[in-house]
Amino acid sequence: MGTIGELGEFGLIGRLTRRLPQGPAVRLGPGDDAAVVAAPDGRVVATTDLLVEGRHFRRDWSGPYDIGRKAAAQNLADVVAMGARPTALLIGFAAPAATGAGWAERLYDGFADECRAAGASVAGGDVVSAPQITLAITALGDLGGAAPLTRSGARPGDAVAVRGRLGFAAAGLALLTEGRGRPEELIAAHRRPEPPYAAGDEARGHGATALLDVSDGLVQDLGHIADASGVRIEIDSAAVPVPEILGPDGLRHALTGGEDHAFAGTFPGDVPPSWARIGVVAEGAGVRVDGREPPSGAWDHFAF
Ligand SMILES: Nc1ncnc2c1ncn2[C@@H]1O[C@H](COP(=O)(O)OP(=O)(O)O)[C@@H](O)[C@H]1O
Ligand SMILES: Cc1ncc(C[n+]2csc(CCOP(=O)(O)OP(=O)(O)O)c2C)c(N)n1
Ligand SMILES: [Mg+2]
Ligand SMILES: [Mg+2]
Ligand SMILES: [Mg+2]
Repeated sequence: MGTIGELGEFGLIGRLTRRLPQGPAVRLGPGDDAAVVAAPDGRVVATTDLLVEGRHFRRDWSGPYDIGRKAAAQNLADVVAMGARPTALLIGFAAPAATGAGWAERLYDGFADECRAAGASVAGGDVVSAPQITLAITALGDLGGAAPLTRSGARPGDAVAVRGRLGFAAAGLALLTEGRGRPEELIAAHRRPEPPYAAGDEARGHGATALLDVSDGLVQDLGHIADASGVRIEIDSAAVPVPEILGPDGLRHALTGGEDHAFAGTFPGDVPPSWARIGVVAEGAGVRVDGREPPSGAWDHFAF
């Protein structure tokens, strides 16, 4: 099948875009100077995340299909975390010319399938050659006329709840770092997060006052809600879901591990079914776990 260098820029674009799903919001997709994406609400939710080989993924740990799914999921989850429905992705793809064309096609199959899971499609992108694989992805979303769910609306007395897996990707990364390949479920969670995309609608349906996706670590990310809302968040560690499979460091992984793209929100009344209530919002500042300073260790790009 050859390399992407042999295909050339426009050959590669043709090969890749052929694999992408059609989506209702993308009125004009790849092929012109820019795409046209419907924004019925008049406001567009927009977010961007970069993924860099060696930092976010390793090609000896993850295949192209999972890398594509993960890169799309990381961006689509941010749209859902605003209480919006994902509509379109724009994909910047930088790779060495010697990259296999089949590798790039599998990457795009991953983008395509994750977009299908979230109801979005790919509106366009860019390709360049570079020494290292880098994915620069922008996701757009539609609020459907509703107000965005921000980080700043939590109020004392609200319940704090999470939806989705915590600590799985971090436990999988720890295993890979130690050169271990089991449990397979944890390795798979590192390779491919499964954000529960329905969480945005569920949170909105229960009057969420704040919402975000957990990318860097539960405690650190809840800290963003605490800061933006001017409140303290108190977590009860016994209420944090820590399945047996996470092993002896399960609670630490659940509190500090990111990349599962679970959703964490605050609710003035009941929390939605299938969310776990893990704490309360109080007056004050910062995050406390069982009344104490929480463990450190969340992801910071310039600390690792
Ligand atoms: N280079 C940058 N220029 C402008 N804004 C940025 C930049 N990097 C991050 N931000 C903004 O800072 C906020 C926090 O970023 P980040 O922690 O990456 O959020 P998330 O974890 O949801 O992806 C976001 O609103 C993001 O748009
Ligand atoms: C090879 C490798 N090393 C380390 C990690 C761990 N890691 C990389 S980025 C990250 C945090 C999430 O990524 P980020 O770029 O901060 O996304 P955002 O918070 O902007 O959504 C973590 C835990 C990884 N996924 N792969
Ligand atoms: Mg980001
Ligand atoms: Mg986020
Ligand atoms: Mg981050």
